[in-house]
Order: sequence, then structure tokens, then C-alpha cells
Amino acid sequence: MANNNNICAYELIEAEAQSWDYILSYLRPSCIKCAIQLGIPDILHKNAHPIMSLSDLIAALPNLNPSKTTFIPILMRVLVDFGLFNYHHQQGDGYSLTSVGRLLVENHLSGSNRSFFLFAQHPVVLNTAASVGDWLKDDLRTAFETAHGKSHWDYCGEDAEFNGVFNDAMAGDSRFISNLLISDCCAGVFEGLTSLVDIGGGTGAVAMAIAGAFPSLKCIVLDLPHVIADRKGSGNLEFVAGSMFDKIPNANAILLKWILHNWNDEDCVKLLKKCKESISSKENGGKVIIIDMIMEDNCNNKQLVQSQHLMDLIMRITCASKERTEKEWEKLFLEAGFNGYKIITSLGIRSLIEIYP
Ligand SMILES: C[S@@+](CC[C@H](N)C(=O)[O-])C[C@H]1O[C@@H](n2cnc3c(N)ncnc32)[C@H](O)[C@@H]1O
Ligand SMILES: COc1cc(-c2oc3cc(O)cc(O)c3c(=O)c2O)cc(OC)c1O
Repeated sequence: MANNNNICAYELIEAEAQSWDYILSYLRPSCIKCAIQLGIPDILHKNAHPIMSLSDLIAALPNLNPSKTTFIPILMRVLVDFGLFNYHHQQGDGYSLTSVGRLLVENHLSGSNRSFFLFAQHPVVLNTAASVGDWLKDDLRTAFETAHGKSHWDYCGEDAEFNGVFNDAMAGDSRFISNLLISDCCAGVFEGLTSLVDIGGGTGAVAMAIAGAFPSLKCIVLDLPHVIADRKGSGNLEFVAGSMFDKIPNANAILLKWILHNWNDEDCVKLLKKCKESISSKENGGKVIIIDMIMEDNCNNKQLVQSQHLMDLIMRITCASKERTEKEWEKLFLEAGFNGYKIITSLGIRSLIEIYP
């Protein structure tokens, strides 16, 4: 049966069901934030038995008002739908963590992106996303400026609470990736190096892991003063406060993790040229190690491709920058005077690229 517009009833119902999913999907991150705030992933993780009954879970929630206990199975049902927890009906209404749910456990050994969930739900971030419509009508560079009147980096410098939430999100991601960086999958990237500067290295999570795994490699973290704050180095780890556009310490190699996607092509070329001046020659192991996204490098993984498209949108609205395809990366490297590059490995949504002087 077809209606006036030649759309059959079945198609219409399907389309409407999909639109309900879009309408309601804003609740997903709020429910996940709620689970994190209640400590549910941590409680399930610490439970002696892999499956925890609903009554034991409710009894273990420290901040739950007794009048709200009936809400917990409702919340758990949607979190099971999102794939964070398994529901075990046979074992009398029990729950366990899925591998995605495990990524929400605080200080989990394999790393965690719980702080990224909390960052993405921060009012400053939500207001940026809500301002995109207004930004399209004004002449400001980013929706972040439309919402908050200044750039993301200036805002971080003036709001200590938001600065902390952003740095924690980045540090969580860095701890997750550090385990891979010092494992066999990246063997050879840091071996033989004598010194490394992690530019925009945040609070130092990656540099700390590398310095620990390679005791003879001197690691320097360069970041803005409000990020470095009172961080103290020790042993082969040092913190330097300053702008990467002013002065970069000389070193064998430079690491740029999630840096270049924050900047437009002109600023990236400027920064890469400064990096080239600061590193050793190729014969002496000089290189720049980039951890960033390569758009459309995972075409067969639809979910990753969609996340990359969203991250590209985020970069445009927060930093007036973008995510890049391999061709766009190559163009930047050549313009900055580098002689070659190699994509070493793909680390999920991001890749590790080496570029050589
Ligand atoms: C997206 S974060 C990445 C942090 C870290 N590399 C990581 O992956 O966890 C970008 C970092 O660049 C730093 N940054 C921004 N502008 C900078 C500048 N002019 N000089 C040095 N660092 C800067 C920010 O403070 C922030 O720590
Ligand atoms: C991974 O590197 C960065 C991520 C982000 C970032 O920023 C936003 C901003 C926003 O308005 C909504 C969001 O959901 C997000 C994110 O999910 C997200 O990951 C920002 C960065 O620099 C400013 C990053 O380098």
C-alpha cells in the first residue's frame, strides 16, 4: 500500500521508529553520567562475583536515597540496552560489566574513558553544541566563542574547574593509549631515542608511561602554564610551561598527540616547521611522532567512521580546525619540509604516524 507520496506504510513506520531513536538518544550520555556518578561500574567491577544481583547492587549504592530504589532497575535496563552491562535473567536478575562498561571503571588497569563521558556532559561542552545554530548566523570563528565569548584554550586558562575536567578527559584517554604505546604493537617507535618532547602533553600521562618504560629516554612535557601548573618532574621526566608557538626544547624526537587536529593548516605548518628545527637529523633518529585521526582509514567499521565524522564536526565548532585524510596529512608534511612519513599502526579511532626530516 502506498500513500500520496509513494512511501509505503511500512517505510513510514520504520522512518518514524528511527526518528524516535534520534529524539530520545540525547538521554544516553546523561544516563551513563548518572551510572558513573552513582559508582555503578566501580561497584560491579569490585564485586567478588562477576554477576551482581539487583538487591546487592542497590544495597551497595552509597548515595542513593531509599525513596529512589525503584528507579535503579529502570536505569539498569536502559544501560543494558546501550551495551554497558549484561543482564542475567536466569541467575535471578543479575548484572555484569560488558567490555564497554569496563571502560567506565575508575583507574581501570587497561585504561578508562569515564572522564571523557563526564567532559562531554559538562555544561560548557553542552552549551557549545547547543550554540551551533546561532554560530551559523554570526561571524565568529567557532561555536565555542558564540557560546562562551572566548576560545577553548583561553576559557581553560580562566576557568580552573573546566580546565581540570578537560585535562582529566585527555589524561584518561592518554592512560588508555599509553598501555598500547609501550606494548609490542608500537615496539620500535621509542626504542633508541635519547630525548623526547611531548608537545601539548597535558598533565603528562603519556610521557609518564614512556619515561617509566624507557628509563634512559629523557621525556619533557611542554604545555601551557595553567595545564602544567605545579606539576613536578622526577628522574627522566620534566615539565616545561610555555607556548609551542614560541619555543620548543631541542630533542631527538617530538610527540604530538591530539594536537594537530586542534589547528588549521596554516598553524599546523608553522608548528611542524618549528618541530623540524628542534629535532635531530634523520640519521640520528630525528622524527616527529603524531597520534591523530586519519579520516576514512577504517571504512569497513561503520561505527568508527561515524565517530570520525562527529569528531571532525567537533573540531570545526570548537577550534575552527578539522580532522584530516591521509592526502591532507601528506600535504601538511610536505609543506612543512618533511621528507617522508610512515603510518605505523592504527589505534582504534586514531593512528600513529612518524614523519622524518
Ligand atoms: C587536545 S589536548 C591533548 C593533550 C595530550 N596531548 C593528550 O593527548 O592527552 C591539546 C593540548 O594542547 C595544549 N595546548 C594548546 N595550545 C598550546 C600552546 N600554544 N602551547 C602548548 N600547548 C598548547 C592544551 O593545553 C592541551 O593540553
Ligand atoms: C580528542 O581530542 C579532542 C576532543 C575534544 C572534544 O570536544 C568536544 C566539544 C563539544 O562541544 C562536545 C563534545 O562532545 C566534545 C567531545 O566529545 C570531544 O572529544 C576537544 C578537543 O580539543 C578542544 C580535542 O583535542
